[in-house]
Amino acid sequence: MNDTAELQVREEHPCHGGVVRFYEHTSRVLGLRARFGVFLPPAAVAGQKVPVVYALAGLTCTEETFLIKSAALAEAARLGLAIVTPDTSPRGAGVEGEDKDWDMGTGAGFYLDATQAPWSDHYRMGTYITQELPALVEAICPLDGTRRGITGHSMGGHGALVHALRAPAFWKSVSAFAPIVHPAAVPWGEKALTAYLGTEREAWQQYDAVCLLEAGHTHPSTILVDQGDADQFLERELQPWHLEKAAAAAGQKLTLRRHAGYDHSYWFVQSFAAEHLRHHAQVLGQG
Ligand SMILES: N[C@@H](CCC(=O)N[C@@H](CSC=O)C(=O)NCC(=O)O)C(=O)O
Repeated sequence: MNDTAELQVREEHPCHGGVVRFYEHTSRVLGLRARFGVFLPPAAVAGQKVPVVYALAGLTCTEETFLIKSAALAEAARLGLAIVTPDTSPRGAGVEGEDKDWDMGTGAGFYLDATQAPWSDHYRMGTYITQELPALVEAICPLDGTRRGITGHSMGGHGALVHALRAPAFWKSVSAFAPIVHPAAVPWGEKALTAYLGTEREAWQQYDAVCLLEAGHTHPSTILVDQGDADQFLERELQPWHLEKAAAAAGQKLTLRRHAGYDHSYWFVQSFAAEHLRHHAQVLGQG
């Protein structure tokens, strides 16, 4: 059920013949007010139902980051693709310490449903991005829910890989920029998953792309991943070789491209964002 109660359009801007909108609503899943962004291409503004790519941002980001910094909207307009951008965590949950570190809590929800108090009351970004947000935004905007893809950067790439592998019929296309592929094995993930999910590491596997592949989860389309080799988080937090190995063992089609000299920033993301949208458009049968 989508709930348009208390839905507010905070901003609206014409953009590349389409429109960018930032919304705020009362999320039943998060139990808080939540914000998200939408880019509608010209065809959608004209009333045509269009395919949609959900773009998940990384640590410290908001619903604005990808839309503003990916420089992808001209290509989205050309392809006739809508883009939806959730926030990266609940805000104002009142959890002690949630604003202390940038890699856990506010801006660091890891797109999962926390099971451990005090996080479990509001840190439910997994259900939010897979159920509540699609039901709402695909009811209020001309979006074709049968042609839905997911992408993301860093922690957002983790979210895109995990949720596409968990629900390949829901997310028809998937890509990622410098994703955290094996959070169960790297410091960022160990810190957040311990807090959100507890110390029983079996509970972490449902939110770890490498573990999901090792457990036999695959996606019918090719997963596109881009990674800079000058990425400051590459060795410690990202470790794409684990994804390469697990995908090969699982028979998962993966295009993993490494780029000399590129770092972790949105200057890297925007360098390859148009190609990612073309990848989604091809899989979704658009453009
Ligand atoms: N504040 C941190 C840097 C945090 C950072 O680099 N965040 C990345 C995502 S990291 C994994 O999800 C990001 O997307 N930042 C937003 C941006 O506009 O670049 C520090 O001080 O190192």
